[in-house]
Amino acid sequence: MLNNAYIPYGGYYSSPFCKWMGSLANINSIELGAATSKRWFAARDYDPTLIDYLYLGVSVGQKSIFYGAPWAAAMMSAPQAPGQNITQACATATTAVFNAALAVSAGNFETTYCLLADRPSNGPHTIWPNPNGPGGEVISENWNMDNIAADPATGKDMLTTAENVAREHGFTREQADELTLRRYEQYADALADDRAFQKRYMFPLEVAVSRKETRTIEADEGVTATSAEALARLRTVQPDGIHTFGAQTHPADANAGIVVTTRERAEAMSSDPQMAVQVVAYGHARTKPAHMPMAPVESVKRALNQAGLTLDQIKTVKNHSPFIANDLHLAKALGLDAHTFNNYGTSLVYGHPQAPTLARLLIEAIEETAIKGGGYALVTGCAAGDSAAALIVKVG
Ligand SMILES: CC(=O)SCCNC(=O)CCNC(=O)[C@H](O)C(C)(C)COP(=O)(O)OP(=O)(O)OC[C@H]1O[C@@H](n2cnc3c(N)ncnc32)[C@H](O)[C@@H]1OP(=O)(O)O
Repeated sequence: MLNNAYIPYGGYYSSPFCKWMGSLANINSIELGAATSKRWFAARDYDPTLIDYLYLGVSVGQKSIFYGAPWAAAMMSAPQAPGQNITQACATATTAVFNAALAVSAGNFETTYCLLADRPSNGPHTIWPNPNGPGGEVISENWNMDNIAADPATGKDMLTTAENVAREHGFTREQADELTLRRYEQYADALADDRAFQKRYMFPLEVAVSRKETRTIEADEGVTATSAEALARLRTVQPDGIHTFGAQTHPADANAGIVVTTRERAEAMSSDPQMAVQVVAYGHARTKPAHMPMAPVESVKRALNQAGLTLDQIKTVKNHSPFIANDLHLAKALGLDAHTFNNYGTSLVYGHPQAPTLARLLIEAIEETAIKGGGYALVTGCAAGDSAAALIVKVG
């Protein structure tokens, strides 16, 4: 039961998302995440020794991940904090916040910290020993591309799961491009007035260029400028599909952090003590094989059921959109107007670093709901294995 788990208002950040193989491509994501969180704690005047427990969300192996959460805590000047790694593909952040909320509600810990830090760039190339292979031939695995290319349970790649959903529901190329363009317009709203919306939560990265020079990254990198004409010109990736490269996400590198604590501690850590953010409910579900973009619907129903809420009571909806079919399906299945959710952009536009993706969407949901004067916010997103997780928070 999630009866006493709160996120301090402002007790979170997301770094800019940087398109993969770019500015963050050569930096260990756990080290960069811990260093960024340490700077952010200092900027917020938070004492890292308050952290009782750290959840490290990371889906792509990094050097020394074996030491994961306690190592990250030590690098953040929180050497007292034990912790655990959470790896649930794109549902890593929702699952980390849920586990933190459970632990705080159960009274195990008072102040937990979810650090989501991932780097699809330069993912590991694993060699698995195979003494029975012909001539001792090894088994090898490229963590990113091999897993995007095939779910070991179904043999299907991720794009195929999206095209399966598009075909089953009769979604067209025109619908795909039209909604993709709308997502870019929504993202433009987050850039308006010198990025006023993003500046509510985005914390810059500092990246060492050399021993003597450090570069500050303030804003997302690698977002492709687009237009209706540019989208219409692109070829679909599969000949009979609806998704071009414009209608799907790109891998990105990033980190994000979210404090989950008691009501009393959240009030003390909040930048607006009137604005409570309560973690209310979580749902995790799976859909039929090779139809991943359909999974969020059942996860949403489970979260609503846990919360005792109906969809019309939700003020803000966010759906991780690796493919535009995800948003087309969520809208159709739940009777939502696809143009009115995912305001201020989504992973389709700003990229997908996996563990931090749903953290950023959750943070943006909290900020959007605060702008609307408070209410319930729902965040969902599909994940590898035809699964999805959803989280509901109450703002204000
Ligand atoms: C649970 C989950 O989340 S599942 C999701 C897992 N992730 C994925 O499946 C990722 C899917 N996407 C991909 O893997 C990547 O798109 C890749 C790796 C296949 C391709 O990446 P890249 O080669 O870097 O593609 P890139 O972003 O450059 O786009 C290809 C082309 O489309 C163009 N393009 C991309 N987006 C747009 C757009 N919105 N408007 C116009 N043109 C665009 C690019 O300009 C580029 O054109 P060019 O070849 O003339 O330079």
